[in-house]
Amino acid sequence: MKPVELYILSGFLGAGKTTLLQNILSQEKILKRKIAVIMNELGEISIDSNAVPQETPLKELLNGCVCCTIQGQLEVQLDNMLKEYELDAIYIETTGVAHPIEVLDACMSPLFAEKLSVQAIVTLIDANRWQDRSSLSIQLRKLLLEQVQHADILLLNKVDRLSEAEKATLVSEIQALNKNGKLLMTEFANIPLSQLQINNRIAKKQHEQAHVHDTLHMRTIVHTFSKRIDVERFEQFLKDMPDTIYRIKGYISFTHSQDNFLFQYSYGMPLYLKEQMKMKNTLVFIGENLDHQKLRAELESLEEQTTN
Ligand SMILES: Nc1nc2c(ncn2[C@@H]2O[C@H](COP(=O)(O)OP(=O)(O)OP(=O)(O)O)[C@@H](O)[C@H]2O)c(=O)[nH]1
Repeated sequence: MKPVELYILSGFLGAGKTTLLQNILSQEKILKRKIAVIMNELGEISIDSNAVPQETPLKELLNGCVCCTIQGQLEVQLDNMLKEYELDAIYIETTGVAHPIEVLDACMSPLFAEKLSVQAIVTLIDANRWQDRSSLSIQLRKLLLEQVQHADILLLNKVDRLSEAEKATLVSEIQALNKNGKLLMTEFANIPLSQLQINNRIAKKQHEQAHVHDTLHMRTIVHTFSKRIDVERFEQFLKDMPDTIYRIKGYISFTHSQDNFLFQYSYGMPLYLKEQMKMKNTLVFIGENLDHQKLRAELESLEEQTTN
């Protein structure tokens, strides 16, 4: 079955995420695609849920940020949605203080990562907020930069309030921080849906399928081993792999043991925990500028080098 497209809508508080979501949903309705939405809000009460039409499946994750305190809830809700509905796409509206990579991480559970196809991290930038960023605390400024740096698509929003000269300055500042991202200027986050679908345009050409993920800045690769792996070779693979792989998680089993392990790797630190349940040996990799084909070939060669 075709994987469900996943879009992460990121951007600082008030940047225009809900406005963008409304624009997207009205365009998706015309295309008659089956869409679901996950909305995350920091507070106890959902303010923006009225923006989603009643017929669209909506899960609200309140009272915390999916990138940290309520990561597990996002996993559960995504899993439920994938089981409950036959969808074309899921849009996640993050809180204004979410780190896009952490949200991506929270979405990519090894239990269902193969059923999802991450299409884009879309970051909205509030033009005035960007101009005033020096008034923010260091932490918030860092967050604002991260939201820009890790986006596949950057929408410089609220440009109705800018002069032509200001627009030019902001565009060059943002492009300097994220050279690969596609930058568009918007008013009320108004863009044609086709501008968000980076992968679809390429996926149409079947022979270019292998390169689909190459257009994404932050990439995820899902690999399922068909057999047990030699632990020493796996550890050597971890040592040799590029340091742009930030995160690996999933399940793995080794030739030296009958056990199945939950494997976590985060910024250089591997962790193995015995898993009681029998799980499929699927690992999810999250990293930047990864050579998809090379990584895949290395993982396959780990299997070839294993004798049982
Ligand atoms: N002038 C102007 N206002 C805009 C534009 N885009 C959005 N707004 C307004 O900005 C306010 C915030 O927009 P939202 O879409 O709610 O922003 P958000 O990112 O979802 O906000 P949070 O959920 O609080 O993080 C609303 O009043 C919008 O109408 C724009 O391009 N120009």
